[in-house]
Amino acid sequence: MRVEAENLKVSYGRVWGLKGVSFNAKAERIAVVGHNGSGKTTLLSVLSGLRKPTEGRATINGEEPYSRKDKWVAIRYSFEKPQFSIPIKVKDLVETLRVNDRCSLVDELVEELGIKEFIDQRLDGLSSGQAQLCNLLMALSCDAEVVILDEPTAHLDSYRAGIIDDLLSKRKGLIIATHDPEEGEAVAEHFLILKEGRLVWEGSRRKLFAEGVYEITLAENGGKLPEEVQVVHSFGAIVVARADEELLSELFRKGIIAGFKRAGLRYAYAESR
Ligand SMILES: Nc1ncnc2c1ncn2[C@@H]1O[C@H](COP(=O)(O)OP(=O)(O)OP(=O)(O)O)[C@@H](O)[C@H]1O
Repeated sequence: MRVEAENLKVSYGRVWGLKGVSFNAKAERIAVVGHNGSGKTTLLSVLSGLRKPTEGRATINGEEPYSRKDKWVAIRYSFEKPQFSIPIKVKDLVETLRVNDRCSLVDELVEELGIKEFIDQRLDGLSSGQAQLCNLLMALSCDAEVVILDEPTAHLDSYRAGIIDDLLSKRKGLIIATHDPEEGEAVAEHFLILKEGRLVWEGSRRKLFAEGVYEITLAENGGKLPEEVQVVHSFGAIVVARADEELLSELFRKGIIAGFKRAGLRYAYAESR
C-alpha cells in the first residue's frame, strides 16, 4: 500500500485540524500516532474519503479517496466512538454480512472477537466495548483494499485489545490511529506522529528502534540510576533514557533496574510533546 499526502490542510472554520502535512509512505500497516487533538481523526477522515481537504491532496495507491466512486467498497472505515441506533439484534447484523459474497471472514471473526456471547442482544443496547467489536466485525470481515480504523481498541478490555492487535498485525492494507505507543508498535510497520496538526516524525520500524534509546523499568528500592544513564523522559516507574546496553545489562544483574528494551514509539512520541 502506498499512502501519500502533499501539503494537506483541513480547516474547521477558524480551527485548523491539519496545517500542511506531507508524507510518502509505502507499507502494509501504518499507524498515525499523536496526543488528543493532534489531527489523527482529521487525517483518517480525509484518507477514508469522508472529508475533502481544504488544501493539498492525499492519495492511497495513487487515487484520491474522496474522489473514488467505489470508496465504500474499497475503503472500510471504523469510527472511534461506535454507536448503533438501529433496533435490530447482533445476529441480524451477522446474518446480513454473512450473505454478502464479499464478506468471507464473518464466522471466523464472530468467534475470535467473542461476539457470540452477546449475539442475541439488540445493537442499540450494547455496551461501548460490545459496539466496538461489532464495528470491527463490519470493518474487517469484508474484502477491502484498505481498512482504516480510528482507535481500534478504544473501549475494549486488555484481553480483547490484545486479540485485536494480534489480528491487525497480520492484515495488509491497514491504517490505524492510536494514542497508545504499545498498540502502534504491535500493529504497524510505518509510523506517522502528529502534533497540533503537523507531522513531527515519520519512519519505519527499523528507524524507530535504531535511535539507541531505551525504555527502562525501575526496580522497586533499586536506588538511583548512575549518571551515564541520561534520562530523557520519566513516566512513573518507566524512564526513557540514552544509555549503553552493556551498562543496562549490568544494572539489571545488580537488581537496580527491573528490565529494559529499545524505546521505540514511546520515545518518538514523548519527543513530539
Ligand atoms: N468538527 C470540528 N469542528 C471544529 N474543530 C474540530 C472539529 N473536529 C476536529 N476539530 C479540531 O481539529 C483538531 C484536530 O482534531 P482531531 O479530532 O483530528 O484530533 P485527534 O488527534 O483525532 O484527537 P483525539 O485523540 O482527541 O480523538 C483539534 O484542535 C480539534 O479541536
